[in-house]
Amino acid sequence: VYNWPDPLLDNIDDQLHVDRFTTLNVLSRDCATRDGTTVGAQWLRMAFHDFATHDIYTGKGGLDASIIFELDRSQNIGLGMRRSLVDFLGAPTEYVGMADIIAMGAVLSVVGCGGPALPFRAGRIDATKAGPETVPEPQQDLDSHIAAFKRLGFNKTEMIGLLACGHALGGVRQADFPLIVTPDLPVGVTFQVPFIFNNSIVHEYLDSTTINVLEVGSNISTRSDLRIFSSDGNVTMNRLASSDVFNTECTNLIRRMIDTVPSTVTLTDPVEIIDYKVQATMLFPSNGSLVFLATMRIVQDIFIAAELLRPNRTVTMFWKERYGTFCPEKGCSTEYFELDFESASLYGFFKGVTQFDYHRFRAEIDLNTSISHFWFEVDPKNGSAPLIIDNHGANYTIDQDVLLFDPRRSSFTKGGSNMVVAVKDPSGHAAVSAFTTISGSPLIPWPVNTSATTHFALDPSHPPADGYKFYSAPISDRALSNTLHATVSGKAYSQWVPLLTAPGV
Ligand code: HEM
Repeated sequence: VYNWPDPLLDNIDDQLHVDRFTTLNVLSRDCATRDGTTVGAQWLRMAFHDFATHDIYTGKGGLDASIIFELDRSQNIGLGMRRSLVDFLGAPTEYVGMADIIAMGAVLSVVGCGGPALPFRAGRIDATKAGPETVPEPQQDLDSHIAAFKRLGFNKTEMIGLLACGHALGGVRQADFPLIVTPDLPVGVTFQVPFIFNNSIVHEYLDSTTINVLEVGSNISTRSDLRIFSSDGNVTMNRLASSDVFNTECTNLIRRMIDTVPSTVTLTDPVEIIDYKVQATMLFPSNGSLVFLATMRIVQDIFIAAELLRPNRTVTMFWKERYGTFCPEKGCSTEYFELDFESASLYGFFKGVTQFDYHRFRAEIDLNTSISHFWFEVDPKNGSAPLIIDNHGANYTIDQDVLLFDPRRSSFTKGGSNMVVAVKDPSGHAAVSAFTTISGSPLIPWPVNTSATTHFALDPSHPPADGYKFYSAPISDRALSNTLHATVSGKAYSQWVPLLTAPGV
C-alpha cells in the first residue's frame, strides 16, 4: 500500500500513468519508428542486454543499469543502446534509479506497440560498475545458448518463448552486423513483418515465410533464432501460435526478465495507480503568514472535463495547528482554487483510468500556530457519504517547519536557479546544503546521472522576515531534484524538493 510521502512510488506512479509526465510515454506511443526500427524495439533490447549479466548461481547482476558501463563491448553494439539511454536520461531521480527506468522502458515498449500491459515493480538498484560479458550472441551454438539462459534462470522452453517475445519487435541492422545482414539483403531486416508487438514472428516461422536473418540469413552460423525456435521440435512455437497464449506467456516471461535483479535487491509489489494522491506540497513564509500549497489528484475513468461530470462535487482540504490553538475543533479548511486535468497514459488506460483531476489548494496558515498535518474531504454531493482522505488514517503529516524551500524568493533563469531556503533559526548560523541529482555528467561520455552537494549562505538581499532567515545558492539547470539539509541548534532537518514551482506559487 502506498503511504505518503513515498518518493519512489510517487514518481513511478506518475511516470507510468500520467501521459505527459514523462517523454517516455510520448516516445513509445503508437510503436513510433526510428533509425529503421521502432523506439520500443530499441528499449526492449536494452532491457534484455542489461538483464543478461545475471547469474542465478551467484545472485549477481540482472536489471541493474550496468549496461551503462558495458556499451563499448561488441555484444552491445548498436545505435539503439545509446539512443535509449539518451531517452531515459531525464527520468531517474534521487529515489528512482536508471535500472527502474530501463525496466519501465520494456513495459512501455510492449504496451506502446500494441502488446499487453505488463505489471511493473519498482526498487531496482543501479550498479556502479560493469557486469560480466555474458550477452548471448548469434554465432554461438545452441548448447551455449541453453547454458546462457539457464544461468539467467530460464529453461529451454522459456528461452524459446522469451526470444519469440523479444524478437516480435525490431530487427538486425546492417551497420551493426554486416556479417549477418549480408550485402544481398535489405539494409535493415526486421524479425517479423508488422511493426507491432504480436505473434507474427511465430506464424512466419511456422509457415516458412519469415525474412528474419537470424533464421534464414545466408550466414548459417548466425541463424541463432532458427536453432533456438526449432530446438524442441516446434512444441513451444506451436503453442505460441495462439495469440492469447503468446500474450500471456510474453507477459510472464518479460516480467520475469525485468524482475531479475541482484539477490540483494527487493522489489516493490506491482505498482498500481494511486486513487487519491497528494502532490506538489510546499510550505513557505510569505507576507506575515505561512503559505501551504497542495494538490489532490483524483483518478477518473471517464474522459470528460471534470466540471461537466461532477458539477456538485466538493473537495476540501483541512489542517490542524502545530503549536497551540487557532483552528476550529474540526480543523481549519479551504476549498481548492483551481481544477485541471491530465490524460492518463496508454498504460493507465489499460488499468481503467482515463484522466486525473488535479485540485489545487493554497492555504494561508497562521504563522504562530503553523501546521502539523492535513487531510481532505471529498463530497460527491450525490447522496453518498463524504469520503475522508487521510493517508489511510495516518494523516498527511508535515514533519517540520524549520527548513523550508521558498519558491517565491527563489528565482529561475535559463542557466539554472538561485534557490532560496527559509530557516527558522534564531542564531543565523545554520549549516544549510542541498544534495542535488543532476542529469548527465560532464566527466563520463555516457548518459548517467550524477549528484552534487551545494552549500548555502545567508542571503543579504532577503532580510529576515516572519521568524525566518533566508539562505541561497545557485543550482544547476540540469538539477532533477534536490534534498535540503540543515543543522539548526544541533538538530538535523531535511526536506525533499522534487519541484521548483507548483500551482499557486
Ligand atoms: C540467443 C539470444 C539472442 C540473440 C543471439 C539475439 C541477437 C540479436 C541481434 C543480433 C540483434 C540485432 C541488433 C542490431 O542490429 O543492432 C537483436 C535485436 C533485438 N533483440 Fe535480440 N537476441 C537474443 C535474444 C533476445 C531477447 C531474449 C530479447 C528480449 C526479450 C531480445 C530483444 C531484441 C530486440 C527488441 C531487438 C531489436 C532491436 C532494434 O530493432 O533496434 N533479443 N537481437
